[in-house]
Amino acid sequence: MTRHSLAKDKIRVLFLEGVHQSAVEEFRRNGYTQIEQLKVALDEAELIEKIQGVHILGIRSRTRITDKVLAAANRLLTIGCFCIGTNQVSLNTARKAGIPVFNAPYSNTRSVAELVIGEIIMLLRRIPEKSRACHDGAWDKSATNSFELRGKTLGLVGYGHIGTQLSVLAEAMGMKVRFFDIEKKLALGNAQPCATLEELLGVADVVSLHVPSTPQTKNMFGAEQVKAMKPGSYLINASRGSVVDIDALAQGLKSGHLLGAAIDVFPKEPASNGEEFVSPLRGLENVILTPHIGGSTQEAQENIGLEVAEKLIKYSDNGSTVGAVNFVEVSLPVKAGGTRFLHIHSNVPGVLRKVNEVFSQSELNISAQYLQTDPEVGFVVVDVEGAVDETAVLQQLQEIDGTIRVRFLY
Ligand SMILES: NC(=O)c1ccc[n+]([C@@H]2O[C@H](COP(=O)([O-])OP(=O)(O)OC[C@H]3O[C@@H](n4cnc5c(N)ncnc54)[C@H](O)[C@@H]3O)[C@@H](O)[C@H]2O)c1
Ligand SMILES: O=C(O)[C@H](O)COP(=O)(O)O
Repeated sequence: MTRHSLAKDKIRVLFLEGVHQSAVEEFRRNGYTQIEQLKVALDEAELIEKIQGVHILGIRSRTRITDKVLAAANRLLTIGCFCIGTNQVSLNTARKAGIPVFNAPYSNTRSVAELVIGEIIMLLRRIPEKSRACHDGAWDKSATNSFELRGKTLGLVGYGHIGTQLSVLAEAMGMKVRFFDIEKKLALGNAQPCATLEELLGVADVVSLHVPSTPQTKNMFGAEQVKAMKPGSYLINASRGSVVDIDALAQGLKSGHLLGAAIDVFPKEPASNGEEFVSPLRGLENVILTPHIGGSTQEAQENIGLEVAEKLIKYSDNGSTVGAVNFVEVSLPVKAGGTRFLHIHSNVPGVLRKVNEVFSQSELNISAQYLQTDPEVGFVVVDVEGAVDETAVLQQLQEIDGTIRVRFLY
């Protein structure tokens, strides 16, 4: 069995926001014992305190990993986002601090797509208000403003993992599909691209948003876009709360221009269950409001737990950064025997030469070397053979100008 420099029972793992048990089990299976689980997200001040001494941090979409949190993280090796979105992490700062961030880009996409299909049917049949009326003892049988989805046009904004799955499901149910994406995308089935968002808004009966949170998508859907939607159409947002100007949407619904909406994500979401949810959409007719549960199914959470845990463990045990969203990707074989060092440095000329000098001056034979760089950060993994004075090598590597962090792995 490989002897790791830092014994696994010394590596502290902290999971926030109810990360699924599958992640905990995967860590335990791999020999990690110091695992703390919290159900809640922590705010910046709480996290600054809690992160001291933590080596591996697991979060979901609610915990903000700010520059201040990263500055306080005195032992942090890596972060796992047990979700798709990574906009909650200050990725650039983490990268420059030599902290790879991993996520699960696929595991909950089907859950979101299924929810949206269900919502389209519910909205087109005005089920939210009919159900509410029945619960209140009213009997309001009417076909007014109730429609089949067959033959209607679904407009997808963002044709990535979720958008494309929706495309296939919606077509199977008889919808026409149009999409708008800033990247050129392969159209599945009979789906047709739109050249602009405006074009899409002019033809879609239901618009569903599936873009990431970026500076470009911030408030990309405001009063102008609501107005450009077809009269009597519907808006669905299960992407990020920053994408839609919620006041403009409320106005569009109150005026009757839109016949309904299903919103899962909000500009301001309660930090924990139990905190009041405040939104101008509350109480509006034919509006489905859900508490950011697009990806919250048992299947998705279990798969995400496993997927992200595997990536974190691979990095911690082996140095592999495959799947990192903010870091150069290095895929590494697990070596039986030998010694492995990781050196993360500023990408300036001469660092690699100095790294190699450390090994040659110590008369150590380098059996393999893996290097990847981005314009600012370089990551080199060095496998050496023979008897090694790890402490001396580590110290010399640390002294090289431009070194961000060094690890002796095993
Ligand atoms: N509600 C939830 O619980 C939940 C669950 C999973 C994902 N999400 C959100 O959904 C988003 C989409 O997920 P995905 O897996 O489909 O991501 P993805 O990266 O596979 O696809 C996003 C697509 O949006 C496109 N895009 C980016 N900026 C755009 C713009 N300005 N205009 C048009 N298109 C643009 C990209 O080119 C890409 O094709 C995630 O980033 C995440 O924030 C929410
Ligand atoms: O980014 C995501 O995958 C979704 O927003 C889901 O996030 P959650 O795990 O916090 O529900």
